[in-house]
Amino acid sequence: MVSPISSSPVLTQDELKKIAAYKAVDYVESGMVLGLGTGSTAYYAVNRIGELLKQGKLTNIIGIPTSKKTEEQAISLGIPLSDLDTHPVLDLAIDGADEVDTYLNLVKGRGGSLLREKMVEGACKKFVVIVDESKMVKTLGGSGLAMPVEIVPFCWNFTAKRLERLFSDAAGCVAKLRVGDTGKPFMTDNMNYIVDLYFKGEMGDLKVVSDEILRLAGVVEHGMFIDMATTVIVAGECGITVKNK
Ligand SMILES: O=C[C@H](O)[C@H](O)[C@H](O)COP(=O)(O)O
Repeated sequence: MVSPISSSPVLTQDELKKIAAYKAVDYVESGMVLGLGTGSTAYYAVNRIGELLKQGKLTNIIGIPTSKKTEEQAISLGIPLSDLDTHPVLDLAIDGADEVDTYLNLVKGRGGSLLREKMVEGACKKFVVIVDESKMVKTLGGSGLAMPVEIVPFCWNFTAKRLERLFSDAAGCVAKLRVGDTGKPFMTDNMNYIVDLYFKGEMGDLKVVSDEILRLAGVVEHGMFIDMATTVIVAGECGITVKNK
């Protein structure tokens, strides 16, 4: 069901992200252990949680950040933090996504944080994903944009070529090493590299593709989040849509 947002004519993508994020924070209750996502959409949710804590409308929250950047943001907002060693089961995580398909499978990691996100969000009882409508796709990888894979730096080119070869019979893909602002390889929080896969066609069975990628030595994790989201909140020009698994 679509709930109307407002009568204002055109909302920016950032405004839509904020609307989805605020809606997701309605799911947060005092006393929860929360997974704090990463990216420009999750940023709004983390800010809102900090604001509600400050106002005393939320109490006893413990946050588990999914990146160093989110950790810094949470510390600046005074959100108490912990980790998966101390809190192996989380009540709820809120995070953005780069793509969401019709079955609520996701592509994540275009901002570089997929490994910690997958660890934290895989340990949550509920995982609420927040997106603006531009992220909705029919099939993952179908947007022609990157599907990130975190790999170890050792002989990265060898691993990138093996990733390309995995798809040479079916979809076909080009693997590109992600480069940071300095012109050097982008480094994840875990001191790994990212190879972005650009598919020429549909990936096929996501679980099969996932297993094949993870079987390659040198691969740490990929950005497909299959069967993980329990709720997706989509903010669009016509309103908010909440999709539940
Ligand atoms: O690595 C980044 C994360 O997976 C983000 O959650 C994802 O890229 C979506 O980011 P944004 O909300 O900025 O579009």
